[in-house]
Order: sequence, then structure tokens, then C-alpha cells
Amino acid sequence: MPTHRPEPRRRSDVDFSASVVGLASAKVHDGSVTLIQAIGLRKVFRKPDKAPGIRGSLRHLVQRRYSEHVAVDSIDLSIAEGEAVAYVGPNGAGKSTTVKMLSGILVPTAGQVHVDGLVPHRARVENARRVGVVFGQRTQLWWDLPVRESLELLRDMHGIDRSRYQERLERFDSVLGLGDLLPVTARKLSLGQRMRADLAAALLHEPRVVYLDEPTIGLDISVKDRVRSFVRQLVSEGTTVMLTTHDLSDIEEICQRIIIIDEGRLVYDGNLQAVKDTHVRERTMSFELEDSLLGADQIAARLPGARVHLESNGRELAVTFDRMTLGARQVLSAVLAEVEIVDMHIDEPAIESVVRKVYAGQLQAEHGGATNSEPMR
Ligand SMILES: Nc1ncnc2c1ncn2[C@@H]1O[C@H](COP(=O)(O)OP(=O)(O)OP(=O)(O)O)[C@@H](O)[C@H]1O
Repeated sequence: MPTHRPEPRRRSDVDFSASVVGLASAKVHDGSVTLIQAIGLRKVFRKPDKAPGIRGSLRHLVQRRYSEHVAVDSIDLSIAEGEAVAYVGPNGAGKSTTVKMLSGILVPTAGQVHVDGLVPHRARVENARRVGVVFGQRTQLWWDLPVRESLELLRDMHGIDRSRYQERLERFDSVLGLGDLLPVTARKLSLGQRMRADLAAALLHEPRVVYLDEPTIGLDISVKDRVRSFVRQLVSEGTTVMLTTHDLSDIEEICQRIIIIDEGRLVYDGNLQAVKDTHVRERTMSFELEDSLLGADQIAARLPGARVHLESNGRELAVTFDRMTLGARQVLSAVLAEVEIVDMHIDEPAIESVVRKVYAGQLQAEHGGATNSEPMR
């Protein structure tokens, strides 16, 4: 059994054997290896159709009826080794179902899925050695055991040798402050402590791929920061991270790529900055003025289409403009033509606005209802 992470695969190491992968899941692009690949991934749940109440339950016993619910609908994914990808969407969009199929917990209804050359649900044990999963709302620690014993059990399960195990514990202690938690039973841990211990448990065996499902849910800011910087470190070391979260700051701090799904379908797959640039066209430039102004009409007249707001103190000015019709340079010149400035800054568009637009269906509408994605890598 491997005791620590194998070297990253190089082109020549890639296993294209049809018997293992069924399709070229380890395709190479940009000199890197595709670690996660799904083609036409679909999951349909069968739900019992029964009327409420005892009568409905009895009728269902006699005459069983079911309806089908498509939770994940023909999703194509291609994630390279070492990428950090945010997988987001509204409640019930199909995020967890996708992650469960990628981690082998659920069997897809249709489509193909390969993770590190394996079909996850067919090679569960081998897959478990290569992936780590953290579900923020559920623990994988043994509830009544001290954290140390849970980790010992996982050490045995993964066949990690003692010296490597010790190194891992020291690392988790330095970045996650794990040491104090080792003697405590999982049931006595606070949510933040539990999350830190869960991260250690999921990452003990140095998985190549880590699925994080709401890893910062319910945590206070300082623990969130700790978790995020730990995940960033993992990514910088080459671990592939797929992050499912409703916390958009997690995304901004960890991921460069964002995949958005809605009602089981992929609606966007691309670079985080690009989606902001394309879909959040409004920018705001804020200025601190040398002298107070009585009004901003002259500045507004120089900037057609922009919204100009002057604070009541006359010293703070904000110009909100569409970056497709006006440039920051034009805005700056218009302001400088009327007044001296002491300081200025440009507000970056928040990812919140992008995702809100997607949820509201605007992003799809802007693209004629088509999936907006960068070429699959
Ligand atoms: N085991 C199941 N049986 C039946 N339906 C299910 C099952 N698991 C999920 N679903 C349904 O599939 C859809 C997608 O659920 P999923 O948990 O993947 O969404 P999600 O995007 O992770 O949502 P959330 O953000 O709320 O966790 C939902 O409508 C859900 O009710």
C-alpha cells in the first residue's frame, strides 16, 4: 500500500489502458494530466409518489408509484491535476450528487466518469486511497473515539507507515492546530474543531484529489481563514481540489476556475476572473478629493451613462460605469479635469453578483440559453 503521495504523473506515465480507464481519462492538456473526467454524467433518482398521511402510505403499499427526478443531467467535466475548481449552484442543483458519483458513493444512471484513471464506483477501495472527501455537515470521525484513535484507525486502513504518519500529524498541528484536539472525542468537538480534525482525517493519506463539500460552513472567521489557507497550501503542492460551497469568499480565495450548475445542468465553466469580467460589467471608481465640491454635475456631464455620486461632505466621489462603454482612464481624466484627488481605488466586481445573475437565469439568457463554457480542457 502506498504510504505517501506518488510523484505527479508525467506524460509518459499516463495509463491509457482501455481495461482500466475505458476511455482516455488521463488525457494530457497544457502539459498537465486530466485527473477528473466525466462525460454525459447523469443521475436519476426514483422517488415514491405517495399522497400525504396514513391513507397515502397505505395506498402506496398496495399500488406503488414512482416518479423520476433528474438530479444531474448530462454533465461533462474535465479537471486537470493540481487545479482548484469551485463547483457551485443553488440548493438542490445537483452538486453533492455529482461529488458522490465522483467519489464512488453513488453509481451514475448514465455517462462515464473517471478519476485518476479509475471508475470510482467500480474501484471503490483503490479510489478511496487516492481521494479525500470532506462533507462539512457530516463527520467521518468515529463519534465516541478520541480524534487520535480515529486517525490511528485511518492510518491502519491506508497502510501509512509510522514515521510518515508522525510527520503528517506534525504538519496538521502546525497548520490546523490539531495537537490540542487529539485527546478529545469527536462528539465533544466544536464545529470548527471538528472541521479541522475532519480535514486531517480526509488528508492523512495524501490523496491526489480532494472533494470539499461546504468545508467552512458554520465556522467563525479565524477558523475559516485557517481552513482556506490550508487548502491553498494543498493546491500549491499539486493536490486537485473540487470545492462545493455556498460561501463565495471560499471560491475567491481558493479557486481560479468556477463551474456553475443549475437544475442538474452545467451553465458555466470557466475562469473566475473571466466570468467576472464578462458578466459583471459595472465597475465603481472611488475618489478622495483634495478640496470639497459643491456638486458633481460637471463631472457627470463628461461621463455619459455613468452614475456619479458625491458624498454630503463633498470630499468623496464615486463613479459607477459600464466598463464596456467607458474606460477607467476616461473616468480618471473626467474627474481630474474638475478636481484634484488625494486617493482613488477601483472596486472589483464581487463573485456574488455573477452567481446571483446565473441563479436568476440572466447568464443563460445572455448566451441565448446555451451553456457558456470555455473549451473543455
Ligand atoms: N438519495 C436521493 N433520493 C432522491 N432524491 C435525491 C437524493 N439525493 C438528492 N436528491 C435530489 O436531487 C437533487 C440534487 O440534490 P443535491 O443534494 O445533489 O443538491 P445540492 O446542489 O448539493 O444541494 P445543496 O446545496 O442544498 O446541498 C435535489 O432535488 C435532491 O432532493
